[in-house]
Amino acid sequence: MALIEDKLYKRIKNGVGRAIADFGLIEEGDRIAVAVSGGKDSYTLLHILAELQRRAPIKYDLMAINIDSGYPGFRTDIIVEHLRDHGFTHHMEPTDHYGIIKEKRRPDSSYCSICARLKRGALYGLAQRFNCNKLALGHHMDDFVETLLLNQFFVGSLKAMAPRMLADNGHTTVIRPLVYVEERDIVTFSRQNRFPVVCCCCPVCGTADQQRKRMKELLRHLEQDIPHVKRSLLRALANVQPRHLLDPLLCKTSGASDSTP
Ligand SMILES: Nc1ncnc2c1ncn2[C@@H]1O[C@H](COP(=O)(O)OP(=O)(O)OP(=O)(O)O)[C@@H](O)[C@H]1O
Repeated sequence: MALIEDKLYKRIKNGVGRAIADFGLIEEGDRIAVAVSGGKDSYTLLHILAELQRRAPIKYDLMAINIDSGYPGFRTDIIVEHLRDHGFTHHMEPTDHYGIIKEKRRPDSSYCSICARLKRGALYGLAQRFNCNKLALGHHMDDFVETLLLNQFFVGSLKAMAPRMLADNGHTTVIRPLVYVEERDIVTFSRQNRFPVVCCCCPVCGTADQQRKRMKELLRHLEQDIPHVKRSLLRALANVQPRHLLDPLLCKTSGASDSTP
């Protein structure tokens, strides 16, 4: 079952290739655990990394890893069938995150943030267990830009996500090779290739993260007037002018003296 190799495929593949080159995401001898949730983003990531692997001048290994958080109805069997059909080495990890969240969550704490924290810890653990030095996540351009806006609007901080970052465990390098790929391209690519997308089946699925939905909506509106707004926001993250910011630490190191707009 080969991927449909059209213009869209080439655009996604080139975007991933560019990110790998710009941020040094993949190196000779890497063992990369690709975190596959059963969603469109991580299926796309896995398939594109496998395509690049076939043509790359360097050698690296890939394996798909999945965390089953234990939400009733989560169809790991569908994901496994797809991974098997395409010949991917894989491991599905059953956990009782659902039980832990039910027991430990305080009424005022966010369901998604606890779930994500447990999942992230389990993914790092699995990457180490399978001797993988890198963990690839399926965050794409929209995730980066929305996170940038969320942090500015609701946290008061100028930050997004790192395309490459050493995790707190000191062993695993997290990489995000879809940083230059737009979500709308992934949606179409995933449909074209009939990736068997499964729901995570958590109790708040589809209703959570209203603030992120607002950022998506805002960007959609802005795009009508400024078609390249997302690309421009992403470029801004790679073009920081410390002398024109207000962070006292940056002001000291950049020698800024004039704060007039
Ligand atoms: N249960 C899981 N098992 C393995 N990896 C996961 C799991 N949940 C999330 N991930 C990884 O974390 C990334 C971001 O997760 P998030 O929950 O934001 O999903 P998403 O943006 O809907 O992506 P996807 O379409 O891949 O589900 C995913 O793309 C995937 O790489």
